[in-house]
Amino acid sequence: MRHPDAPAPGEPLGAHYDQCFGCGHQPGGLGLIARAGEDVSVTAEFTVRSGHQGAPGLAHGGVLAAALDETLGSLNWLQRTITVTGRLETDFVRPVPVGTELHLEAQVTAVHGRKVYCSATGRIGAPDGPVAVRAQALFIEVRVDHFIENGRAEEIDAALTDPDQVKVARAFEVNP
Ligand SMILES: CCCCCCCCCCCC(=O)SCCNC(=O)CCNC(=O)[C@H](O)C(C)(C)COP(=O)(O)OP(=O)(O)OC[C@H]1O[C@@H](n2cnc3c(N)ncnc32)[C@H](O)[C@@H]1OP(=O)(O)O
Repeated sequence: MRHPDAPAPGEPLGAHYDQCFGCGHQPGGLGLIARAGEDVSVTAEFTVRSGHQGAPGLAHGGVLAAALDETLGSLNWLQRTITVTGRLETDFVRPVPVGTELHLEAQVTAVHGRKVYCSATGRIGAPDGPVAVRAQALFIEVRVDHFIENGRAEEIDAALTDPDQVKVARAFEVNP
């Protein structure tokens, strides 16, 4: 369900973690930019670069799956919960050339307790362009302790002392 304090439709969501491969500022990352949509949905874009290749001139399937995963993960901002990917099923419908701007959209389809069912689509070149990839996913709600208990100490310590990161955690979790 859309949280009453969720970002308004069209509002950029920013990075949930500056070093995230998907939405952070990693030199080799996706640099994916997501925005809030209507209800519990998001839109996102990312441009396939040469470092994202699998076959010559084409995006690697794992990179495209990562873009879908990141877009689906952005739904956290609208629910104000922290969820992580439990299951991600991907259809690769057509090849995606380097230089393509991939337009993604994702939405929550059902919630049962901690389980959040969601789906995503990536289209070539425009929001109504040809479908290149699709995903059905199950995300599972976790507490912030999931990261504190499992993450490498140096990154966790840095995140816990970064006021911007603490602010992001609060935007995801009502009672961190
Ligand atoms: C600070 C801001 C940071 C914010 C950070 C946000 C990050 C977003 C980044 C993008 C998304 C990612 O890549 S996240 C990173 C990739 N994902 C991960 O690393 C997750 C690794 N997996 C895990 O840690 C764990 O397996 C969990 C947390 C997913 C689930 O473990 P658990 O908490 O012990 O829960 P568990 O009882 O096993 O499962 C709960 C319910 O879900 C079902 N379930 C669990 N896994 C599956 C599955 N694969 N397929 C079907 N169903 C499943 C169970 O049957 C159960 O159903 P029932 O019996 O209740 O019916």
